[in-house]
Amino acid sequence: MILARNILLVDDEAPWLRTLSVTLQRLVPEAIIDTCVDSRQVMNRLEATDYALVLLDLTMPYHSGEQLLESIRQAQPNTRVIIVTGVNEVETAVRCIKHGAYDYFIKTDDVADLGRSVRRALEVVGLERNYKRIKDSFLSKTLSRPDAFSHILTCEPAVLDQFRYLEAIAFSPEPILIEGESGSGKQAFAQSCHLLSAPDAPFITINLAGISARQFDKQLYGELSTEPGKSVAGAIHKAGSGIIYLKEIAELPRESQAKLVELLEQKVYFPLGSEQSYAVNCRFIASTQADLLALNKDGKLRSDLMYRLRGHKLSLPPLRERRLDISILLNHFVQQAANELELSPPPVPANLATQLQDYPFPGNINELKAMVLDAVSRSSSVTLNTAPFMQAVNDCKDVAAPVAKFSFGAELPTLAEISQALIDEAMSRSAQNQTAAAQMLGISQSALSRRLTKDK
Ligand SMILES: Nc1ncnc2c1ncn2[C@@H]1O[C@H](COP(=O)(O)OP(=O)(O)OP(=O)(O)O)[C@@H](O)[C@H]1O
Repeated sequence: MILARNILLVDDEAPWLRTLSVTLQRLVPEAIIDTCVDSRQVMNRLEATDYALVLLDLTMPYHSGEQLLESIRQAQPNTRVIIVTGVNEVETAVRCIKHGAYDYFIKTDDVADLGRSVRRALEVVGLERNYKRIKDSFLSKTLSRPDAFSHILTCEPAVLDQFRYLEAIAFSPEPILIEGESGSGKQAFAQSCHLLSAPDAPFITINLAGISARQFDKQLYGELSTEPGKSVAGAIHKAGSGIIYLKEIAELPRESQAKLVELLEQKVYFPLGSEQSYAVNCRFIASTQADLLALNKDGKLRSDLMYRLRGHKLSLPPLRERRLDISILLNHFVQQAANELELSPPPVPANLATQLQDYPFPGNINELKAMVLDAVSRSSSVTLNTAPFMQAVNDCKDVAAPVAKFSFGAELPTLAEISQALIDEAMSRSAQNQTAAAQMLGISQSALSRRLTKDK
């Protein structure tokens, strides 16, 4: 939940201001509350501090609440105003709402209702501010913090766009989802977000591949035990105001999904074995290789979790769609591998990147990195050993080549049955297009047509 915090309470009765301030602080503990007893100072106070919300009395000396409402809406249109007054008149209330008041309360109204309205107004202002920051940042063509991306090498426009988007949303309290094939750089982007938003706080990874609901709950929420030394601190506690990276979110057991949604919404959690709630201060980044929409359709992923996670979504293209990057990544990983192996970096053959242009890199950047490490470890200092690359390219060609093998059971089908099955398959694959089906079967369209008519 996004909450702007600063509230100004305006009323000429100092004791009432004190009471209201204490009550509101109890109802909305995150709020930062200031008070003002002199209506003449309100506009100056608003200029000096960025208030999200003003609670305004109507009957005051010097400037009436209605006059102030108009001035505030003109000068600070992003600040919301709630009227809290002793005047119980429907016409006044209607007039105030018409002139832009967010809500209207009588001092004798239930204070819990006022608390709820204040919270809603703060959320609205918070969402507006968040949206504006994201828009401004995304529209600007330059990065303000390029250093946060220095470990991600790329010259592909699609990836550079993701840098700007991540920079724009890095401070949003909503979770971030990073989609991409294995080894496409999801964790590297999560680390950039950490560098941008909370570099001094921890970054904790929880890998959800094959995890049970109980293991997940224990790792995330921790467990309180009455036995000494048996309590376990959870990742939320350890992360503080840092980041928790939920790797492979699609594998989260269904039993744990509803609880995670509640945590993301309420921003509180209960450690296992505890009735007491604790505040969540960290941010969540989730990654997935799987198609969440398809999992949702199959009933494996709750809709509320999916929509909650997809609020901010980055999609990383696979390496086969980032051909421009192959050459820089090759050189970078050669240098990195040589450092690791304490060798001097062997020169990369000029045509190697071109030879890899059609290779699909199913393991993406991880695969390229591993190939380079293998190649460097087999190289002399004169040139890079290209055998691991060529091996992968050739293996891929072998797999792609058609395999002309059929397997039959103990009893062979007749020639007529086989040819009928082939024709049916070709017609089905070509969506009943005779020309395309004939091409697949290696016969003329008229020959196919004759066979089809004969069958009727
Ligand atoms: N653009 C890049 N430039 C340099 N190194 C990169 C780049 N992208 C990723 N890497 C490196 O490639 C490796 C794989 O990246 P990463 O672990 O972020 O991928 P991933 O998508 O999270 O993988 P997986 O889904 O398998 O966990 C890491 O060592 C990472 O540092």
